[in-house]
Amino acid sequence: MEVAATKGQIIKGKPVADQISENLIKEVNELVKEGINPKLTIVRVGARGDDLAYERGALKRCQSVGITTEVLELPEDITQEQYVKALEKANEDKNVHGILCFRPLPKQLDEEAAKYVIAPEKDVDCFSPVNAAKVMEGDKSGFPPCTPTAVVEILKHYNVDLKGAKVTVLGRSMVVGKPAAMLLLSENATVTICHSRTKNLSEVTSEADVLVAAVGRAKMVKENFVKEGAVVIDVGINVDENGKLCGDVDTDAVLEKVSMITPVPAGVGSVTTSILAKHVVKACKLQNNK
Ligand SMILES: NC(=O)C1=CN([C@@H]2O[C@H](COP(=O)(O)OP(=O)(O)OC[C@H]3O[C@@H](n4cnc5c(N)ncnc54)[C@H](OP(=O)(O)O)[C@@H]3O)[C@@H](O)[C@H]2O)C=CC1
Ligand SMILES: Nc1nc(=O)c2c([nH]1)NC[C@@H]1CN(c3ccc(C(=O)N[C@@H](CCC(=O)O)C(=O)O)cc3)C=[N+]21
Repeated sequence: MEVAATKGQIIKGKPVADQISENLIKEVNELVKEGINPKLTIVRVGARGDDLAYERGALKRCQSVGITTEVLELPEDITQEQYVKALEKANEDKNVHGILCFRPLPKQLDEEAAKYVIAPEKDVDCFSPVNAAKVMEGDKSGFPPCTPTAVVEILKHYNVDLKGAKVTVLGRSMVVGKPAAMLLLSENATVTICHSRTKNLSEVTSEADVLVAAVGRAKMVKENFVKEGAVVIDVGINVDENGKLCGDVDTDAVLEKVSMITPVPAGVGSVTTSILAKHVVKACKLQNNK
């Protein structure tokens, strides 16, 4: 008798994001009553597709919970000196509580130098080495990056047991891959990190109980990259040939093999923006001794 193929469950970000937003609305209301208006400044250089997607999502989310926003749109060919000046101005502005710098930066800018400029107490997405060090140390007092935090929140929300699980992170950037591995390690997962030099990539990833894909290559993760029954978190935000958003995972190709998978859009991205809003409120409270 032929057994009908069961499809994996598409696990959306919305229920996770909604829960976070619900609490934030109350917290923001309390602050506004006291005359404090939490504010986020976004620093964008040029107009990358994934940055614009984040910006749209972040502005919508902040608006929905009552956080004020401002976008500094800087030209693609901006100099290091001008970029640093823009950051310093946001650092000094008492009305700004959180600063988000989109990354990666264009080539002429020195990210390694710029990361020392952002004020750690306003650094809501872990650009500053001060916050990055706290992630390494498992110190919860700083601001871990929003997307890796979102990945862990989604896994917890859908009751994925991370303790001792084989978790593989595909990608090692400081925005997603490396800190995601650290946060997952804090959850007692057994973590493997893959990158562009990993040998026999699909063999390594197909051993994972949980696969987190953050490579920035549209639909790169195919059926042979995943283990039967694996949980897949698709972090990628890519713009395909038709101008539509798509992830790093070829969802149609893996759906019958996996147990759960996040969609793109409406997956990790929507939770990322709610963590960002949470961090802005946390920064605002700390700066007002609340
Ligand atoms: N949903 C969300 O909330 C967010 C989504 N994103 C998206 O996630 C994706 C990744 O972002 P980000 O980490 O900033 O990207 P980066 O380009 O900074 O890093 C990509 C990583 O993937 C690795 N990689 C690239 N190509 C391959 C390959 N063919 N095989 C194996 N590894 C490879 C790179 O390896 P190496 O280090 O060796 O070069 C690198 O570590 C993007 O699509 C981005 O838009 C990012 C942030 C938030
Ligand atoms: N320092 C830094 N940190 C980042 O986390 C970072 C970055 N730079 N640069 C760009 C990428 C991309 N990224 C997205 C986050 C949320 C959505 C998001 O909210 N997406 C909605 C759709 C939004 C829309 O299209 O309107 C969704 O997936 O449902 C998208 C993209 C974060 N990134």
